Amino acid sequence: MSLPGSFLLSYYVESFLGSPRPLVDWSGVPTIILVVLALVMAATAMIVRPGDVKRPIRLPGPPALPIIGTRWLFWSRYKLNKLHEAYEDMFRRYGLVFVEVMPGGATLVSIAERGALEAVLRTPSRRPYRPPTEIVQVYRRSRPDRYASTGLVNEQGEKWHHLRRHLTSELTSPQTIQGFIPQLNNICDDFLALLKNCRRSDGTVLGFDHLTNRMGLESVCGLMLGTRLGFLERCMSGRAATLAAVVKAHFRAQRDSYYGAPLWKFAPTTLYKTFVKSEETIHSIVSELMEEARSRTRGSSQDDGMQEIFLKILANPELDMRDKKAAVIDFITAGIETLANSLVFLLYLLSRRPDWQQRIRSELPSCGDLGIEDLVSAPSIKAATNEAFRVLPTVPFLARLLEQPMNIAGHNFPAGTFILAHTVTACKREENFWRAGEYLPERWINVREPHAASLVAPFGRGKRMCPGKRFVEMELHLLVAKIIQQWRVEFDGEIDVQFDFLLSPKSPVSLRLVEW
Ligand code: HEM
Repeated sequence: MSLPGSFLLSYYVESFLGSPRPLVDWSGVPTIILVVLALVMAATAMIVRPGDVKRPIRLPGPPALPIIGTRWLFWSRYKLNKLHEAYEDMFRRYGLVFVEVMPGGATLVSIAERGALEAVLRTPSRRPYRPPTEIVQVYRRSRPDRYASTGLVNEQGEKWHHLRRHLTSELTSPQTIQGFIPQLNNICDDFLALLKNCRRSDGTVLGFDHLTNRMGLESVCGLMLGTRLGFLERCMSGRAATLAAVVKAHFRAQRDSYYGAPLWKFAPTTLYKTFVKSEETIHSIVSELMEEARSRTRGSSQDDGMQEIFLKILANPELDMRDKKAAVIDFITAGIETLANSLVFLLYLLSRRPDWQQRIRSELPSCGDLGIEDLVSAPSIKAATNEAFRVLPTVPFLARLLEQPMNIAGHNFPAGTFILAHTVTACKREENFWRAGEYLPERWINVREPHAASLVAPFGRGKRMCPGKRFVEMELHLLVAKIIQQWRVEFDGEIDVQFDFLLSPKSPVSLRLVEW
C-alpha cells in the first residue's frame, strides 16, 4: 500500500476504535489534511524526481522527497528498531558528514568525523540547546495542571538552567554519591541474591535483562526517593512490573514519534495514545511512590545518604511542586533502562574476556562489602567499563542545535542547525582507536595510539552532560565487582542489539554465571 494510503487507513482504524482524543478536537481537520497531503504527495511525486529536491545545505545525503524529506527511508529501507545499523549504512554510502531532510524541510546533519565531533561537542556553551522530544513537549504543555515546564530533559535556555541548578547539585556531588555506597552495597547484595534464586543448576539465568531492569528500578528509585521499594524481592509487585513495562513503552513511543510518520501531530494516533498512557501511568506510580517515601521518611530516624537527594529537592523553595514531581519522573525514566542496558552490555562484552575477569577478581578482596578504596584499587573494572562504553554504549549519538554559525569539516553551517553527533561510529574507526573493532580493556591501562579518548562520551558532553554519571559509574563498578567476586560470566553467541530510543539488548537475554 502507498504511504498516504497507510496514513489514512491508520487514522480511520483508530477513529473507528473510538477512544477519547487527548489533543484539541480537530473534528474533520485530520481528514482534510491527510487528503490534501496525499494529493500533494501523489502529484509532486509524479512531477519531481527525488534528486530535484533542493537541499538547504549542500552536502551528500539520501535523496529527499517533497514534504516528507528523507524520512521515507525509515518507513521503507530501514527498520526503526535497527536505526543504529541504518546510520552505519548511511555513513558508508554518504561519508562521515551527511545531511537528512526532515518533514517540512529542516535539515539534520549527522557527523562521525573526529574533528567535526570535537568541534561540536567541545564548543563551550552556558546553555547548550539539545533539541527537545516534541511528543513530550506537546503532551506536557497540554497538562499545565501536572507540569509547570517540559522538564529538565526537554527544557532550554534560562528555564533549563534554573531546573539544572536546583535539581542536580546533590546528584553530581561526589560526597553525596559516595555517602550512598553502604545502601548501594545492600542493593547489589539483594540483586545477587535474586540472581542466585533464578540461576539454574548450570548457572544459566534466563531473562537476565528483566532482572537488571528491576535492579535499575530499585537503585534509581532508591537514589531519587531516598528509600528502598522492594523491586528486588523475589516476587515483584504488579506495580513494579507495570513501571518497568511503561518505561519501555515510553522510550519506544518517543523513538517512533521522532522517526516514524509525524501523523500524531495532526490526530490522536495509536502512537500518541500509547505515549500519553505511558506518561500518565509513570506519573501516577511515581506520585504514589513519592507519597510513600515521604511518609516513610517522616516516620523514620534513618539519617543516611539515601534521603539526602529526595529531601533536598522536596524542601527547595525555588522549585514548583509540579517541577519536583516531573524531575523525579525524568530522573527515574532516564536512569532505569540506561543503567540496566549498560550492565547487560558490559557483562556480555566481559564474557568474551575470561582472562580480564580473572584479572578483576585478583584485584578484589574475596568477599564482604566493598568501599570506594576497593574500587579504586581495582583499575581493571574501570578499564572494562570504559571499553564497554566505547564499543557498545546505550546512547549511540548526542543531539545539539548549533548556537552560532560553525565551519565543520569544510562546510559552513548556520546557527540553529540540528546536529547528530555519532560518537559510537567514530569510536569504531581504525583512525581513532587501535584495533577499534575489538573489546580490549587493556587499552585504558596501557594506551596504544591511535586513542581518541575524547570521543568516548557515553554520558554526553558539557553542561548538559548526564547528571547521573557519577552514580552510574559507582554502581556499575560495584555490580561488576560483586558479580565477578562470585562468578565467571559466560554468554553464547552474539547479543542482538535493537534501537528503542536507546540501544537495548533484544529481550530475553540469557547468560551463565558459573562458580569459580
Ligand atoms: C548508564 C546509565 C546512563 C547513561 C549512559 C546516560 C546517558 C545520558 C546522556 C548521553 C545524556 C545526554 C547528555 C548530553 O546531551 O550531553 C543524559 C542526560 C540525562 N540523564 Fe542520563 N544516563 C544514564 C543514567 C542516568 C541516571 C541514573 C539518571 C538519574 C538519576 C540520569 C538522568 C539524566 C538527566 C536528567 C539528563 C538530562 C540532563 C540535562 O538535559 O540537563 N541518567 N544521560
